Amino acid sequence: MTGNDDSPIAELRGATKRFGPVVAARNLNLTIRRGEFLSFLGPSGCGKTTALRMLAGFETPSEGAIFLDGQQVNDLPAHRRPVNMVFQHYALFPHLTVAENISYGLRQRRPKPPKADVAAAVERALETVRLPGFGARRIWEMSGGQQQRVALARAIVNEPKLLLLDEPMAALDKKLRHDMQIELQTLQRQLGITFILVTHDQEEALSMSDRICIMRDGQIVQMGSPRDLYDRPKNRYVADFVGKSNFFDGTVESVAGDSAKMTGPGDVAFVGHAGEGVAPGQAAMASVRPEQISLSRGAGGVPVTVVNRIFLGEHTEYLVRNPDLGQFLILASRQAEAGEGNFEPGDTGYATWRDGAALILNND
Ligand SMILES: Nc1ncnc2c1ncn2[C@@H]1O[C@H](COP(=O)(O)OP(=O)(O)OP(=O)(O)O)[C@@H](O)[C@H]1O
Repeated sequence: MTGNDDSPIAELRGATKRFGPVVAARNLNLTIRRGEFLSFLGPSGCGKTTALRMLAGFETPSEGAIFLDGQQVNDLPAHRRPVNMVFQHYALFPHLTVAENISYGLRQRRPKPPKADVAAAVERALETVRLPGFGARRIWEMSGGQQQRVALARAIVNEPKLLLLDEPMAALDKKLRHDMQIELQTLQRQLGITFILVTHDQEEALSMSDRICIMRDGQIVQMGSPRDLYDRPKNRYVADFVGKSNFFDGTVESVAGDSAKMTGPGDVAFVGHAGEGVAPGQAAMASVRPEQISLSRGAGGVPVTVVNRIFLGEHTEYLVRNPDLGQFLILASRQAEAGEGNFEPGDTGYATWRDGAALILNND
């Protein structure tokens, strides 16, 4: 395999996958950069796993092409691709030791590599996943998190150029999941391998990825850095999927450059960046992030009644209600609360946001 540092490590070109009448992936076009951490994010059934399996070689595209390191690999079987995949259920062999599991792939190679080389590679992989000296253990003697790391060690031992991770943390409890997320990210930087993660957990995608590919019904909706997607979602679907937001129905009054003004219920005005396809006179949706809204006692803004309050440590989340706008969320920092004092359920106040804080989006 060849390829310099600027050339993409992998590409999907017009890749479509049909299973009978089902189109699991539709005309996917995507370039994956060398050394990046990319996530496929979307709800169940949107085609994330299918995209990953086409890269791995477990599925052949019905149309289009897959390139790895500049080579068209549509017909190259999975075991001959410079790719490894870690599954949700780690698929370890329970009757083998940790070392036997990790070295399995290496021992299948022909000509067989020398035993000492295999043992050294296994120990290096175990050190990388912070399980040094665990080689002789049986799989059932390992905790869920340790098994997950063995699966990772098995995937990195043959130094793939591309590591594909299919919801590898789904079976772990929340705390362990969080620890593993940090470990995975550190590992990725340390190894310099390109990682592609499939997840339906937006927090996981936001915290770990350099870029996120948002999918829906087998198609790519938007691709960008976590910040791009959070600040500039192209439609409601993306705004809803990435981070929390409040949505208000309305009609677009005017569009000037990339900014739009929308009038919502009760004639409340929303001004901000216009998403794709927003035009004057159209029905639209304003998205305002909870942290963009302030809650105060002084007059001015939208009058609200506090419905519920959730203490989140550094922040407090208020669910408030306005007769026209309905219920929406406000996230108040500790600092803001120090100024205004705590609001209790039943208290009244005013919600304000600055011009530009809203995103005016089409209803897709
Ligand atoms: N082997 C198959 N045969 C028939 N249909 C399939 C097959 N694999 C996937 N599909 C269908 O293709 C669509 C996309 O599936 P895919 O597994 O890629 O989604 P996903 O986004 O990974 O979902 P999940 O998060 O639930 O794993 C679904 O409608 C699924 O039922």
